[in-house]
Parts: sequence; C-alpha cells; structure tokens
Amino acid sequence: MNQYLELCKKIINDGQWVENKRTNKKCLTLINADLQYDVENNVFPIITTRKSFWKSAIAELLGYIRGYDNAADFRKLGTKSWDANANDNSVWLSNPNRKGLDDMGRVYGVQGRSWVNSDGCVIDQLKKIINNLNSGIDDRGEILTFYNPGEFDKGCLRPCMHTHTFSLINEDLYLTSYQRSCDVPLGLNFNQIQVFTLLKLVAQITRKKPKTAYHKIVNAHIYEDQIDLMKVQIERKPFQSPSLNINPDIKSLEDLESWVTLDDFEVIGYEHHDAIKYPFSV
Ligand SMILES: Nc1nc(=O)c2c([nH]1)NC[C@@H]1CN(c3ccc(C(=O)N[C@@H](CCC(=O)O)C(=O)O)cc3)CN21
Ligand SMILES: O=c1ccn([C@H]2C[C@H](O)[C@@H](COP(=O)(O)O)O2)c(=O)[nH]1
Repeated sequence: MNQYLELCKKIINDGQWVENKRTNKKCLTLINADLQYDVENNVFPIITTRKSFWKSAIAELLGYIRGYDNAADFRKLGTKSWDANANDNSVWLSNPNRKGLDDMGRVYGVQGRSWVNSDGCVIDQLKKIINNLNSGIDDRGEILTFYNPGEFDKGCLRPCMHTHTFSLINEDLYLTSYQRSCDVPLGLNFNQIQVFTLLKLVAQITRKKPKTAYHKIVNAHIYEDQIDLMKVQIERKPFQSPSLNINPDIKSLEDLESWVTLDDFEVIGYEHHDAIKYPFSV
C-alpha cells in the first residue's frame, strides 16, 4: 500500500502536465514506476485509503483469461468496467469493425487466447504457458502478450497492461507484468490486484510456489478531474494489507474457463477508508 501512496505523491509533486488527445483531458504524468507484490506471503495489494471494488478487478482478469470480447460477458462475471469503452467512445462507435452493442473487438484476452498469425493459424499463448509450467519448463519466453499492433483497428482500446512474463526457477514461480499507460486512481487500483491474482492463480493451477510479482509501469498519470480527490486520498493513513483466499478446488485452466465465479475468491481482513468516486475518462 505504501508504494502506491508514494507513487501518487510523486505524481502530485513531480508530475508534468500532458495534454491527451484521445480523452481531450490533461494528465499529471510521471514516467516509470516499479511496483512489486509479495505473493509468497499473501500480502494482497489492495488499496486501503479508499474502498476498493476488488471483485470487479478479479472479474476483469477472469474475462481476460477466458478470452472474452464482449462487455456483456464481463457484466455476467461481475464487472461493468468495459461498458464505457465498448459503447460510449465515438471513435470505436464509428469503426466498421465494431460488431454491435457491447463488442470490444480483438483486445486483451482475445489476443492472449486466439492470436491469429500471418498463415491464419490461431495461437493460444496462455495454454502454451500453462502446459510448459505444468511440465516444469521455462523456455525464457513464457510470455502472454495482448499487444498486437496489426489489430489495433479491430479493438476499442489498445491494451494498457499488455504483457505478462512468467519465470520458473525449480518450483518457484515469478511474474513480471508491463503496463504502457496507467490511470493511477482507477486503473492501478484494479491492476495491482490483477497482477497479484494472476501469479497466485497460475501457481495454483500449475502446482508451483508463487514468489514475487513485479509490475512495471511506463506512463503513470492522474487525470485533471481526479487531482483534488487524490489530494484527499493521499492524506489518509493506510491500513494493513489483507490476504486473498482462492478456492483450492481450482486446479486447471479448464476450471478457470468453465465454473469459476467470484464466489471462489475471498479477501480476509480488509479494512479501508470511505469510498471515493473518481471520474472516468472514456
Ligand atoms: N480511463 C480509463 N481508466 C481505466 O482504468 C481503464 C479504462 N479507461 N478503460 C479500460 C479499463 C476499464 N477499467 C476500469 C473501468 C472502470 C473502473 C471504475 O469505475 N471503478 C470504480 C468502481 C468500480 C465498481 O463499482 O465496480 C472504482 O471506484 O474503482 C475501474 C477500472 C480499467 N481501464
Ligand atoms: O487496465 C487498465 C486499462 C486502462 N487503463 C487506463 C490508462 C489510460 O488512462 C486509459 C487508456 O488510455 P490510452 O489512451 O489508450 O493510453 O486507460 C489502466 O490504467 N489500466
């Protein structure tokens, strides 16, 4: 929690104003942030200086794992977080590749589970990683990437947290996640949870020991209409981090694809300050 607050304070104190054309807003911006999470000791990196809707964050992650391309499917899992990007952005609404209401296009998990190569073959990056880890293999390319420049025009948004690299040393599993663009008040609140949960889940289904998750962010920003609320949030004293329990019956990628719901996740001992409703930029 402290590393999150330190980052927020650094942006407020040292950030530079950058005009963003896509949203037509100014962002206070800092380049480069390195965060890390102690998955081994189950120190769940949830924000405590405001109420965090952690179930939405895990629902998003589950949708990416399943390769969903539709905001309605994300809603069924328990999050409305893709509604605006799928349905309220004028550039995407006028894109001929958009297939109708709630379509997100070929973003995130679509690329992760069904990347189409130049021969038209479909590549399931996540399945390859799970198969290798199950066999004790780390080929130094256990990479799940959602970043496909050839298909940016087929999706509503370029992926922000775009690449996850798994590393196995004996029985110890690590994760390094890369993020090109980070809405620190809203997005990072979700992304910290997702990086942590992804390592814990993959370790569980491949029967490995989760160690540390490393989270590398390039452009970390706070939108102009979020600044005053963030100044309130950084004055609050954080509580101790809670822990995350995952149903031990989840044993495979197929389990994650089929029956798992948010009821299979439980946060133990979450103390937090009051909710803060930050504005969202589409
Ligand atoms: N500007 C922007 N910031 C983001 O963080 C973001 C995007 N766009 N577009 C794609 C996804 C969608 N994400 C979202 C979308 C909405 C919330 C949000 O409204 N969060 C509220 C309420 C959550 C709830 O009630 O479930 C929050 O207080 O955290 C968070 C992340 C993260 N991503
Ligand atoms: O997981 C996510 C997804 C999105 N974001 C934020 C980062 C930016 O504020 C916007 C995306 O805008 P771009 O113009 O495509 O950079 O969404 C996030 O923080 N985390």
